Amino acid sequence: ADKYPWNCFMLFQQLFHVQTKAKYRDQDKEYVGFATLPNQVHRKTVKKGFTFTIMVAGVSGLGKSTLINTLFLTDLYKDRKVPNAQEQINQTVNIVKHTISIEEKGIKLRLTIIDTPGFGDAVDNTESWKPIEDYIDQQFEQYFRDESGLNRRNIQDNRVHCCLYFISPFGHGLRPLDVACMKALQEKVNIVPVVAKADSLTQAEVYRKKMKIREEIKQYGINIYQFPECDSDEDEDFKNQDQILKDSIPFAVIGSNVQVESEGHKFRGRVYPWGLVEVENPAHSDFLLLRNMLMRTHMQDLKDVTGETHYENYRAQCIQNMTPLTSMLLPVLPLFTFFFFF
Ligand SMILES: Nc1nc2c(ncn2[C@@H]2O[C@H](COP(=O)(O)OP(=O)(O)OP(=O)(O)O)[C@@H](O)[C@H]2O)c(=O)[nH]1
Repeated sequence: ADKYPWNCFMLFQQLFHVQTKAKYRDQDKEYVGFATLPNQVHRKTVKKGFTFTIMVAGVSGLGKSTLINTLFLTDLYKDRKVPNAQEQINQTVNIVKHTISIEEKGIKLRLTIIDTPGFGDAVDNTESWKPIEDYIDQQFEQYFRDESGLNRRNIQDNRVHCCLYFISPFGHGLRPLDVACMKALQEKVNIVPVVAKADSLTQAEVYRKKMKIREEIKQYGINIYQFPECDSDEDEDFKNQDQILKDSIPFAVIGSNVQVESEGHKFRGRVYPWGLVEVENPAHSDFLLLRNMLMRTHMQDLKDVTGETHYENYRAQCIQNMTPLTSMLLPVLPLFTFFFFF
């Protein structure tokens, strides 16, 4: 009698097993099995890990390093040496690269940040953006060489996927240097304009500044990163969020490396004699919108546009500039490299 419930359980288990087996046999007949492809792709890409490169550009002192620290919650710039006034007079654009590996819920991301301290500091700023342009081109060149090389399996993607372009909150819209720099970079990188130090502007001023900058971007024909159109079958909430994102360009941002405590609540903020500014408060700045856009919603699109538009343009230009003989040899270039070494 003691064994009775146990036997019942075994019987039930066997019955269940036979039924499940039959179910899967039937399913196997119906499906070829490629429906599991997304899972296979997912597993493979997760194993490989992801890479993303962001560049910050703009006039010195607009809070680029501070914002990057605030965005990625790490102090990347602890060892930075701030140049004195004399050094600043002769300063040219100095590109600094930082790479950090972040892991979140088992997903690995190799994040590279390219800082351009001192941009626009010199007395003569003619073509002061040239080193930035050259840097982006060098990454394309490296990728192009790796693609045409023998070992194409482990190419490291160092191409710049996004450039946060910092605009001063103090001027009347875009400065000529901003226009020239953005025009020089527009065909090479996804430009995302941001109004820096938005805490120095009132709400109405932020609104007016955004409108003015948007008008000027149109007027000067600057190609900034365009958010993809929403699919028509997306729900209303998603569409509203997407519209808010599009209307927020240029993002008005505030950065801070300081943790502030108020009424038992800790947050990243700035303390002023007249009050507190909360970086992550949507009423104070567009910081959260920008972070979500970069990290949650548009990272893959930024990478796709880089690969499919900017890099393809560069590649097409390279092939056009080659002599007919070199371009004919391009597909067999890996073989030549092989015979050269062995
Ligand atoms: N009011 C205000 N000040 C800020 C903000 N972000 C940074 N700052 C301050 O601005 C100063 C310059 O900040 P950085 O982050 O060094 O500026 P940067 O653009 O990286 O400067 P360079 O490296 O010289 O190009 C620092 O004193 C920051 O504390 C902000 O959002 N609002």
